[in-house]
Amino acid sequence: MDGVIRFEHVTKRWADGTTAVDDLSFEVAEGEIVTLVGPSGCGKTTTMKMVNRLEEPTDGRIMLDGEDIAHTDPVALRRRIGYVIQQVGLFPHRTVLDNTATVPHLLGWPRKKARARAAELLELVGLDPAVHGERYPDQLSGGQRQRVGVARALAADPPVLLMDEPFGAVDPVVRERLQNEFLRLQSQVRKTVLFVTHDIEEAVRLGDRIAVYGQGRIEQFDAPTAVLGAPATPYVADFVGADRGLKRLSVTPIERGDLELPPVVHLDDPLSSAAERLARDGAHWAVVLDDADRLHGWVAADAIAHAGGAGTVRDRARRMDAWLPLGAPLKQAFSTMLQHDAGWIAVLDGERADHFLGVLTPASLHEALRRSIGADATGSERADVDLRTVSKR
Ligand SMILES: Nc1ncnc2c1ncn2[C@@H]1O[C@H](COP(=O)(O)OP(=O)(O)OP(=O)(O)O)[C@@H](O)[C@H]1O
Repeated sequence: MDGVIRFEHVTKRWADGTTAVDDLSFEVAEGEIVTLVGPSGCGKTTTMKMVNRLEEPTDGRIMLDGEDIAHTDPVALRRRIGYVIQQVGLFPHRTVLDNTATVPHLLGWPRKKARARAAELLELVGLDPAVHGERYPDQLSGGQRQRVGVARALAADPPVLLMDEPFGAVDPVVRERLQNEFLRLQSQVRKTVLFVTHDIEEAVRLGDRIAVYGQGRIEQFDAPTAVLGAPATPYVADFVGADRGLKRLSVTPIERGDLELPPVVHLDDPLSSAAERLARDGAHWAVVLDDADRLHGWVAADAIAHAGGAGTVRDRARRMDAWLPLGAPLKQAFSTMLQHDAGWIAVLDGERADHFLGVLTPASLHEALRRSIGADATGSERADVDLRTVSKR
């Protein structure tokens, strides 16, 4: 349980009597990203600073790997915890490589080893040590400086990362890129991460679970799909926004059970057998694969009927080779359908990109969204619209 953080009834009151954090209890599991999200001044940063003992709780305790951190040496504690903040805090007169090697230096690593580690980390965050390593911080873009901040926090390989609005100071495009890079990085390094943001989009994108803060309290602590799909209180519903259904599209992955299985025919099949195949299923169209079982496109029942039984599927098939891997977000499926003006999108095995698994249609997409919040289990009503798959000609 390397890096498990547990808050047990933690309260923080300031000298003036105001309460920043009130009776907070939650846990961050090993290798998990928990995002703390809420409006300005609700106590997110204070929560985070208590983990590396920049602030001390007034009441309650915080456990790291089962040990009460109040009884640990703060300096030793901070070695186990990487810290990334918005004002990256790089030393302006040190090169990027030396900045990245700060903690290994402090830990007394030999210079060569510290620099080698720093170079490795710069590479990991997408900077070329040969190009950027000898530059000074003001010779980097804002996004590049944030990457150095992340690299520096990871230098001593701490099991825990605290990140306080680390991507807050860059423009939306760079921000999205940094978020993607961070997720890719996390899939490699698997840190236990507490991540503060006031941006709900960022919170749902990055968090395995999200803590939505009201004033000093957690209003809801749950997976992004649950927070968006079933907000626990009117406050949370208001905070996540009226477009939470749309936001949910980006955090719900396509699962095998979501897929529809239209008839499948091959390019070299005679049209007569394709017609039989469609008639058997009462289907209006079929997916067409080539002889190596790769996606080619589709063929419509009436196009086959027009051919009068002669020829092969190849003569009547239409190209539609856009596809998505299993596990891609529903939003991508929806957006691809729109982009191709199509009523369906093929889903292929992510591991073996040529293996056809099934299709998503607007109707199955809707079902997938309902599945993601267990809507059937909670018995919530559905608006029963019959969304027929549209085959464009
Ligand atoms: N050292 C301090 N002394 C007194 N009050 C403080 C101190 N630090 C923070 N506060 C107050 O505690 C409350 C919580 O602050 P905190 O920084 O945790 O909020 P936050 O949710 O991180 O906000 P933001 O998103 O604006 O950073 C605020 O009302 C703040 O003014």
